[in-house]
Amino acid sequence: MSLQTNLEIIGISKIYDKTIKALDNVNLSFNSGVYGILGPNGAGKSTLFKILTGIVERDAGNILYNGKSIFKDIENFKNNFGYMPQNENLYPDLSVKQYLRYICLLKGIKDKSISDEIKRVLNLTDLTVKENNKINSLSGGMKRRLLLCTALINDPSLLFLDEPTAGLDPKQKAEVRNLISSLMENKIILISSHLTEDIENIAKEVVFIDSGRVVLKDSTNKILRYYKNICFESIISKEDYHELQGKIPISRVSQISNDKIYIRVYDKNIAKEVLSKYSFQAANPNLEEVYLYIFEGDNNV
Ligand SMILES: Nc1ncnc2c1ncn2[C@@H]1O[C@H](COP(=O)(O)OP(=O)(O)OP(=O)(O)O)[C@@H](O)[C@H]1O
Repeated sequence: MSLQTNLEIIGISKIYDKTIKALDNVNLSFNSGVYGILGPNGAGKSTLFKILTGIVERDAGNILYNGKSIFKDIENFKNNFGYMPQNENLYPDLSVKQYLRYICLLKGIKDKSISDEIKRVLNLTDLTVKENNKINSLSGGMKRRLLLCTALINDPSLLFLDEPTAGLDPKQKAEVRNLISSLMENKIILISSHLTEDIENIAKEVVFIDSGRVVLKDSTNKILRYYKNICFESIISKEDYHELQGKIPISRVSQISNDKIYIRVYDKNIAKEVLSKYSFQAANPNLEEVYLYIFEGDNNV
C-alpha cells in the first residue's frame, strides 16, 4: 500500500523589492492528482513554484510535505520533486543523452543506474529516437518534452510544471497534456498556466490566482456548475454582431455563412431585452469562459 502524498501551503507570502506583493497569504492543500494553477500574467504562479523549489525565499508562511516543513531541509526536499521551468535552460551543444546524464549526476543517481534511468524517461516522453541528437537540433515541442523528461528523473512524487505547453503548436500541446495525464498516479502534479485548455480535461482541481491571492479552488465540474448562468449563445446577422461588439463580453465568434454568425457571450447581467432581441439561449460555459468572466470582467469572486 502506498502512502498518500500530501502538500500543504500555509499562509505563504512574498514581497519583492519591499513593495511588490507577489503572494499574499496563500493557503492550499494538495494530495495525489493533477492540479491546474490558473491566473493572468503577474498573478504569482511562478513565484509560488519558485518558493516550492527553493529558488526564491518566502517572507511568511510554511509548506508541509507529508506533514514536515520543506524549509527545515530544503536540499533534501529537492529529491522529492521534478521541476519544469517556464524558460528553457538547456545546453544546446550537448546531445539529449549527454544532457540527461548530466542531470542524473546532479540528482545524485548512482553511475550504474544512470543508463536505465535515461532509458526510462526517454521512453516515457517518447524521445528515445532523439537520444543522440544535439539539443539545438530539436524542435520547440521536443525541447519542452526534454524539460519534462528531466523533471521525471528519479521518479519524483511531486511535479511542478510551469507553463508546460508554452510555445507549442496544438498537436504538440495535446501530446504534452496526454503525457502529463498518463503520469498522475500517486503523484501530485501542479501545472501553472494561463491556458485553460491545458487544465480543463486533465486537472482534478483548478486553483485561480489573481494578484497573489487564491480566488477559487475547486473541481472543474463544480466550478462549471457554479458558473452555469454566465454563458449564452446565438446565431445572429453581421449587422447585429457589429451592434453587439464592445457592449457585451464575447468569448467566441465564428462565421457560419455569408451573413450568419455564431456568437457566445459571458456575462451574468445581460438585460432580458437584449437576450430576447438577439435570441440568446443559455449555454454551458467552458473553463475559459469562467476564466474570462473572473479575470477579464469586474467579477471577482
Ligand atoms: N525577481 C523579481 N523581482 C521583482 N518583482 C518580481 C520578481 N519576480 C516576479 N516579480 C513580480 O511579482 C509578481 C508575480 O510574478 P510571477 O512571475 O510570480 O507571476 P506569474 O503569475 O508567474 O506571471 P506569468 O504568467 O507572466 O509568468 C509580478 O508583479 C512580477 O512583476
